[in-house]
Amino acid sequence: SSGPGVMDRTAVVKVGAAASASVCALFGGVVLAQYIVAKKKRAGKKTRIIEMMPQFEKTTVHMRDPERVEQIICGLIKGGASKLQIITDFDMTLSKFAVNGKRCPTCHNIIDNCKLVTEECRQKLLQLKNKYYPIEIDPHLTMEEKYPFMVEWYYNSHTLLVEQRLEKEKLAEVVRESDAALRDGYEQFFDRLQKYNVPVFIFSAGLGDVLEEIIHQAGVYHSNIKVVSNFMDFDDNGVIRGFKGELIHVYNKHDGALRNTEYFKQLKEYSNIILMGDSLGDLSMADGAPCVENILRIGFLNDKVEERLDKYLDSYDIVLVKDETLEVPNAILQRIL
Ligand SMILES: Nc1ccn([C@@H]2O[C@H](COP(=O)(O)O)[C@@H](O)[C@H]2O)c(=O)n1
Ligand SMILES: [Mg+2]
Repeated sequence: SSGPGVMDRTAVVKVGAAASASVCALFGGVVLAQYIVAKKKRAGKKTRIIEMMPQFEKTTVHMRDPERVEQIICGLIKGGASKLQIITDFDMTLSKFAVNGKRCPTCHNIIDNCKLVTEECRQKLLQLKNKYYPIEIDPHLTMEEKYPFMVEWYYNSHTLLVEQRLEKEKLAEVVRESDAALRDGYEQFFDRLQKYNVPVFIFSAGLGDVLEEIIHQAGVYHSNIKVVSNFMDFDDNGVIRGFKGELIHVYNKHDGALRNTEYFKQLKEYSNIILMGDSLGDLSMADGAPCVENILRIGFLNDKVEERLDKYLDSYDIVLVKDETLEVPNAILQRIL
């Protein structure tokens, strides 16, 4: 009786061993498969463009959908220099928002605070800023709701500037004596774009004469740049008598873009766009471009960050929070050009 019993036990052991071997093999197979998939994934990731740019690891960089950003950047790289154009805002996008916690001036603020303006006028301009700037950045108001307030702000402040009888020939000195500052990395940014003949459209609701003087004094006003902004109109004696053309304010850049369709038409082959701004109003700066293959929107979020981040993430592909540099745009340009 011991024979068959032993046989049975042996058989059971054998079957058990075989079963556990196949479970082990199956388990091992699954683990191996998982390992291969994970490795492939990691290997795939390593070749991802974004991960090859250490600038994207900065805590200032935010993206709702990194995969989408990846795809857009791939499209921009594929198109290269011959398809690329830049459309950018100026104040608080190319220029700095703050240095060591101290606010930097907008083009308007450079005039507001200069010696050409009387103390009484300075106070009035400051009162206007204190009333309207909070409206400009209010996260609870729509752009349509803000629009009439912006018109009011610009109308009142420009009227005051005209009353001050500003002189054209004094503007260079005023800019030289100001705290105007372009974002770190601006030389690399402008010089690379010039080197590869990439058209740059600076679209600003600031003061064109001041803006041009800033980039001229910084040595980066190259021939590939076109500035569209509010330019002062001077009389024969070089004294301001008004402003040229239609007013551009923070929330009517759509109209300004369409007014410049001739410019964009000439550049219709340049169907890859990098758009940079600091306001939700800047998102319409490319509305005049007839053919858009790829557009990468980079937004600088400088103020009221917690309240506005969500909306900025919905609207801009990359949001740079309190980042006073052009490191991320420069890293992307380095890949494309
Ligand atoms: N009287 C004003 C009117 C506007 N501003 C600021 O100018 C900026 C607009 O210029 P962009 O280059 O950014 O289009 C915007 O930030 C306004 O706050 C001002 O300072 N004074
Ligand atoms: Mg701006």
